[in-house]
Amino acid sequence: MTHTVEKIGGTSMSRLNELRDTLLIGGREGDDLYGRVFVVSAFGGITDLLLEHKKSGKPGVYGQFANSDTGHGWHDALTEVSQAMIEAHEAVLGHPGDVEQATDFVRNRIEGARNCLIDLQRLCSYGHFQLSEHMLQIRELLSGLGEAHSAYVTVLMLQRAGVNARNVDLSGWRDDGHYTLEERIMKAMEGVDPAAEMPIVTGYAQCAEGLMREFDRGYSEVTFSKLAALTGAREAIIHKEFHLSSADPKLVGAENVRKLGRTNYDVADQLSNMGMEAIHPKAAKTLRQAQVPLRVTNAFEPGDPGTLIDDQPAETPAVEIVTGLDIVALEVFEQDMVGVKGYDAAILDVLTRHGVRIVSKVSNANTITHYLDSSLKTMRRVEDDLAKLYPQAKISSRTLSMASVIGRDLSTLCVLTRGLQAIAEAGYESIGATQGPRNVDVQFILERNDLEPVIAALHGAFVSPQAKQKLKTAA
Ligand SMILES: Nc1ncnc2c1ncn2[C@@H]1O[C@H](COP(=O)(O)OP(=O)(O)O)[C@@H](O)[C@H]1O
Ligand SMILES: N[C@@H](CC(=O)OP(=O)(O)O)C(=O)O
Repeated sequence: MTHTVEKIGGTSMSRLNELRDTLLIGGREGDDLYGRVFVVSAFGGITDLLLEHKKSGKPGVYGQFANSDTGHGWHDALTEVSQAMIEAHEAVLGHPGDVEQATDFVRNRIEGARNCLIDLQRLCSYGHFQLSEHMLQIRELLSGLGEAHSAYVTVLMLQRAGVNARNVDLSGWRDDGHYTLEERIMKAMEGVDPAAEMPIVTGYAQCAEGLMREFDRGYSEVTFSKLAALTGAREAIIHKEFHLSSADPKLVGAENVRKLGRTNYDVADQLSNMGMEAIHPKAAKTLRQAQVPLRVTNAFEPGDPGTLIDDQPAETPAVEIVTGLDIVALEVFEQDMVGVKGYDAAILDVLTRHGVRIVSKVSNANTITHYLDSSLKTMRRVEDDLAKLYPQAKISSRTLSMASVIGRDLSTLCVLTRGLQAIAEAGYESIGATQGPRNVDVQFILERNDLEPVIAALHGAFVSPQAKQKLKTAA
C-alpha cells in the first residue's frame, strides 16, 4: 500500500498543537504514524502580511515594497510579520527549547530577506536596474518565508513528540538551482522514505516557472497536487478547519450546516470562483488527470471520511452549498453599442491588463456589466482606461455582493424562483439574478450589507428548513 499526500491549510495550521493530538499523531504508534506525506501552508494570516490581505487587498510587505520608491513602510511590515510568526509558533510549541530554535529561524530568514530587499533597492537606484523587473521574484521570495517557517515548526513539534519527522523545504532559500516544479519536488523527495519517516513539505515551492506567477494565492494546493500526482499517492487529502459544509459554519452556525458527503470538480470550480477554495482549480486538474482520488476532511475529526470529490454526476438534484463574496459591478453603457462588436473584447483586455478577476457578467443591447473581484482603487484605473477608449460611454463601478447557490445538479428545483422568494421573505432585495442552462449555480446580486443575512436565508430555504423555522419563531 502506498502513501497518501495530505495538505493542511493555514487556518488549521494555527491550531498545530491540536493537530498533533488528532490528525498527526492522535492514537497512532509505530508504523501507523507513517505512510503519510504532509504539505503545510503558512500559519493563518502570515501570507496576508507577507504579500497582501487575500480578501481586503490591504498591502503587506510586498505591497508596501512595490509602492515605495524610497519609503520604508515595508521595513515595519517585515518586522510585523516576524512578530506574527513568533506569536504563531509560541502559541503551538510547548517546549522552550523549540520556541527558541523557531524564533532564531524566523530572525534568520526575515533578516536575510530584509538584506536582500535593501540590496535590491540600492542596486535599483542605478538607472540600469529596474525594480519593476524584479517584483515577481520578490513576491516569490516573500511567500516562501511563510511555509518555510510553518514546516520548520511542525518538524520541531513532531520530533519533540518522538515522531521521525523530516523537513522537506522546497522554498529554495539560498539555493543555486533552477528547477522546474517537478524537478524541485522529485529532487527533494529523493531518499525520503514515507514508510519510515513523516515528510513535512513546504506548500511553497521555488521553481523556474514561478509558483506565484502561475498560480498565485492558494499555491500550496498546487504543490500538494503535483506531489501527489508525481509520487503516485493512493489518495490526496485536504484538511480544513471544518468539514466542507453547506454554508460557512461561522456564518450560519455549525449546528445548522450539513456536511457534503460527496461532490464533484464542477462544484469545486464554482466554489473557487466564489473565492471559497475547496481546492485550487489547477490543483483539481492535476489530480483529476493523474486519477488520484481527492478527499476534503475536517482536520480535527480524523476519524470522519469527509467529502469525496470526483467527476461523477449527482444521483439526484440537490442544493449543496450556499456561499457568497463581495464584488464590484463595472457597468459600461453606450447607446452606440447596439449591433457593434468588439466592446466586450476591449473591456476584457483592460481587465486583463489590470489583473482583475472576473466572477460573472451580464449584458444587453447597450450595456455590459462585469461582476469583479477587485478593489475600487483598481477600478478607478480600469475606468480611466475605458474612458479613453470609449469617450461617449457611461462607465461606473459599484460595490455590491453576490450570493451563489451551488450543486452538481440543480435541475427541477426552481432555485431561482425559490431563492428570490426566500430573499424577499427575509426582507431583502436582489438587484440581479442569473441562472444558466447548465444548472449548477444560481447567482443573486445584493447590496453589500445584505450578503450575510441573505446567505442565511437561502441556506435556510434550501438546506436547513428547521433553522429557518427557528429563526422565524425567534423573530
Ligand atoms: N462551505 C464551507 N464549509 C466549510 N468552511 C467554510 C465554508 N465556507 C467558508 N468556510 C470558512 O473557510 C474558513 C477557512 O477554511 P480552511 O479551508 O480551513 O482555510 P485555509 O485556506 O486556511 O485552509 C473556515 O474557517 C470557514 O469559516
Ligand atoms: N499561504 C498561501 C498558500 C496557501 O495555499 O494557503 P492556504 O492553504 O491557507 O489557503 C496563501 O495564503 O496563499
